[in-house]
Amino acid sequence: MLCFASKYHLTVCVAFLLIFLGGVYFSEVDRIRFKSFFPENRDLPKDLPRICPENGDKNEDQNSWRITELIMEKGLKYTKPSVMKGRMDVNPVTNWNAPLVWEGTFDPVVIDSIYKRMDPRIAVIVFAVGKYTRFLKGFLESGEKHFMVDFKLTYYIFTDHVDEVPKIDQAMGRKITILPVPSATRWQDVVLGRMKYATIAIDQQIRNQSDYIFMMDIDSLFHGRVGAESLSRMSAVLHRGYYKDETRKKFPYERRPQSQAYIPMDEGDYYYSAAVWGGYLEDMYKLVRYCYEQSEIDSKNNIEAVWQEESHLNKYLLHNKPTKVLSPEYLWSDYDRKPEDIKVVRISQLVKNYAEVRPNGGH
Ligand SMILES: CC(=O)N[C@H]1[C@@H](OP(=O)(O)OP(=O)(O)OC[C@H]2O[C@@H](n3ccc(=O)[nH]c3=O)[C@H](O)[C@@H]2O)O[C@H](CO)[C@H](O)[C@@H]1O
Ligand SMILES: [Mn+2]
Repeated sequence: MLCFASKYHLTVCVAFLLIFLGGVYFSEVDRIRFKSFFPENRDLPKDLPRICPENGDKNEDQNSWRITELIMEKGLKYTKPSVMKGRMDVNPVTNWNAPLVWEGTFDPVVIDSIYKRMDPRIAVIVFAVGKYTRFLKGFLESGEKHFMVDFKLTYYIFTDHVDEVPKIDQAMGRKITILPVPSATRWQDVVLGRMKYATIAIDQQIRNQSDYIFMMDIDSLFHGRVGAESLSRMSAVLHRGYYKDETRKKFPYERRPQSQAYIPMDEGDYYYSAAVWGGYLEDMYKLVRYCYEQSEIDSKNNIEAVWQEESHLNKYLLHNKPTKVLSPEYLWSDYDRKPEDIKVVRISQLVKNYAEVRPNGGH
């Protein structure tokens, strides 16, 4: 992301950001109060920024967060891994040979040792628009207990109710940045708007501050460890509702050819959830922007994909395979009983009254 980083560019960017972010600063919270941050009709830049090549023109230190060499600290003590034993009840690998992450497929001691050396800066993008601000406290407080503990992490909270963002205790290196967005009259506009506003914010700000991005729903709680095992160039979570399906028949992909998100009945690997996804900043930027642009094309053609950005995300990941697939442990739901193969619920979607919490009701 620092492809273009000459000292001049960096100085200009830093100066611009300092002026821009100069609102009111509370001890542990950046509160950005410029209502003009997201002018309604702001155009997106015409060209995608160049994706940094693995060994681009940056020096080693700037690339240190990337997953290249898996170096573990010397003398670390941990349980010996077995070739013969492991999870036998679930498949821990995809057919493109990417890890499929379940409890029991990684050792937190080993994986933390490897990734903490890289010291990545992690951004979490969440939206809390309208009545969804009620979910912030639980999400943030449980996140501080379980999510990327001991890593540098910034929650970027996009909200129309800046004053309803709670103050919470955070460890060193972790903070909250608030970005104002307009209110909405349709929940569909919020879920799709996430793609537009995240694209703009990555361009304007987050690109200079983070190495990884997670996009997440706010109506969830962390119940167990979500750590370095979830990091990769592009990580996507299996939707809890369809992971056991042996055929593609029931996958709720967009099935209308008129939509950009269309997937024919005989194509597809898995059905991924849009409530948790993450990866390298530039890869995430490309995908978030893709979802936004595809939904704009749909809108011009008077169609909205059946599951909004989730449909576009699934279309993209069919042709651009994720480098890690996370089991439904990474997004379960309080609506559903925990089956035998889900050994740990790491994040769970809360039960909510859709009709009450959404501006235009809902399912
Ligand atoms: C678990 C899961 O698969 N979740 C997906 C699912 O529905 P969900 O039922 O989980 O959608 P939802 O109501 O949680 O909306 C998604 C997210 O948008 C934000 N929000 C939404 C409405 C609103 O008025 N204010 C607000 O802030 C908030 O962060 C929320 O968590 O389908 C949505 C698209 O249809 C998204 O793809 C969700 O990621
Ligand atoms: Mn949700």
